[in-house]
Amino acid sequence: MSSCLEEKQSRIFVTGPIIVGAGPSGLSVAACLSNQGVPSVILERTDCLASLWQKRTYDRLKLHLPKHFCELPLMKFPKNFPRYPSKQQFISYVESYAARFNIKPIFNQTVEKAEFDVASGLWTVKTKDGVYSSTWLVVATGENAEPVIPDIFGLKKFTGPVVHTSAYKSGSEFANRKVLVVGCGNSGMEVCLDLCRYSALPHMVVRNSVHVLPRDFFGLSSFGIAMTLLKWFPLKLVDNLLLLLAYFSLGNTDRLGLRRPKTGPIELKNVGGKTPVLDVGAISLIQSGHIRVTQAVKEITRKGAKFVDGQEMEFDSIILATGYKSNVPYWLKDNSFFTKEGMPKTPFPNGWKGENGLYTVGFTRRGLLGTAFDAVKIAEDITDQWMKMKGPLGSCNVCNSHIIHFHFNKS
Ligand SMILES: Cc1cc2nc3c(=O)[nH]c(=O)nc-3n(C[C@H](O)[C@H](O)[C@H](O)COP(=O)(O)OP(=O)(O)OC[C@H]3O[C@@H](n4cnc5c(N)ncnc54)[C@H](O)[C@@H]3O)c2cc1C
Ligand SMILES: NC(=O)C1=CN([C@@H]2O[C@H](COP(=O)(O)OP(=O)(O)OC[C@H]3O[C@@H](n4cnc5c(N)ncnc54)[C@H](OP(=O)(O)O)[C@@H]3O)[C@@H](O)[C@H]2O)C=CC1
Ligand SMILES: O=C(O)C(=O)Cc1c[nH]c2ccccc12
Repeated sequence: MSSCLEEKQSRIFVTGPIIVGAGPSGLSVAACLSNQGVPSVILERTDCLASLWQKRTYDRLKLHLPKHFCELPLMKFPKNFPRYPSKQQFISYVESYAARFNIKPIFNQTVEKAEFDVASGLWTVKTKDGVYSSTWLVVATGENAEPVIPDIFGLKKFTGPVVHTSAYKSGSEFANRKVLVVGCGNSGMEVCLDLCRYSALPHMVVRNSVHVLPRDFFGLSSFGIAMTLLKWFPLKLVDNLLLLLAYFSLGNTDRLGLRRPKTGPIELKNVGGKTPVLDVGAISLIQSGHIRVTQAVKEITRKGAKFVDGQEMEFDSIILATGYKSNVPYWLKDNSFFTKEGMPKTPFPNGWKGENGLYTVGFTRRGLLGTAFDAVKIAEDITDQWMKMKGPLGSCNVCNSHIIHFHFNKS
């Protein structure tokens, strides 16, 4: 006989917005709302804040934009942090951020389904433990919610280990191993660099064109230089200046097998979302032959890979540095605001607001800078509605009466 508790399904009415995801984006919205006295509830699938950073990134990761471009709204990084904080420093910043704004997500709550109910005008959000309802739903599950595992012919036949970069911590297990790294974005490049530090032999697959820029140029960050120039000059000119700067710093990267796209680096990031590689040392290891660049893979074999140029090589392991995707289509039902890939259809800077109280934060393809932009807009918009609904007494700074539980027996 099942217990009384098991038969009960919890229905929870949230007077403020429901935010899905306790990464930097979800926390930023909650902080901006809290600052205006508006309560919110965050539902997070894992057991920690910023789970991408805590559980799915490698040990040597550092921010690759200077810290002031990665700040969340309302709180600066500590002064003693370096220009490029380490992953651990970023996590400690996020934890202090949540503590400062008294944000306490509900953990281990994967949102399985969310839909808008026209009759009640409410969003219903289902997790394994209950059904939450609210006037507002903020999607903050991120552009990097799930790893992309490509369907490469023969991959299942490979007898050695195959890992995605989201599960890679360090090269310590790969010493003297021949490793095929599929993908040449920032993850592919940095994993190859890390593998070299542990005396492994990385071969990096480059199937397409890629922009590589030096992270720094004469003590200034390339990204910072680009942002400053963009205040005065058109995008195409700034992109050309960046390419000139890359040529001075890294030489002709085409010769290394890294062909450049026809569109410039910032334009390509803005229109297609493809992030340029910000080099932190991989290029010099390619130049010295420590990292080998290969053509596209035709097929994976039991012991290695065949390439499109006809070469065949043996490998001990394969690392898939093939990127990430959104998971919104799996759980947000009947929604025309998102593409089938789970990205807002409306481009930046207007993709933060949908219909019927739907919001998205962190889907701008502009990193944490985009997150901060969205979060401020969303909080302003919801606060306006909150004030109108509640009147001048609506705001309460210490408000924990914003969740109303109902229990009913499953019929
Ligand atoms: C390796 C790496 C390095 C990066 N470095 C930088 C950088 O230096 N600078 C920069 O600006 N950007 C960087 N980025 C971009 C990155 O997207 C942001 O740093 C940031 O993590 C985005 O925050 P987010 O909250 O939007 O998404 P995430 O950090 O991915 O957080 C989303 C949260 O939602 C939760 N979630 C997902 N699905 C569900 C569900 N169904 N139910 C409940 N919870 C769910 C996840 O568990 C996660 O905690 C990097 C990305 C990667 C992968
Ligand atoms: N230090 C930092 O701050 C770091 C930041 N990041 C960020 O994290 C995000 C994700 O980066 P990343 O993980 O590198 O993902 P990306 O999406 O940037 O890159 C994925 C790479 O995998 C390649 N690829 C995908 N499928 C295949 C396939 N079937 N065969 C061969 N190649 C394939 C892509 O090639 P193609 O272009 O041809 O599709 C591309 O080179 C980015 O925004 C990045 O900037 C990542 C690491 C470090
Ligand atoms: O690291 C990332 O994923 C980012 O999205 C940060 C970022 C935002 N805009 C850029 C332009 C060039 C290089 C990195 C970024």
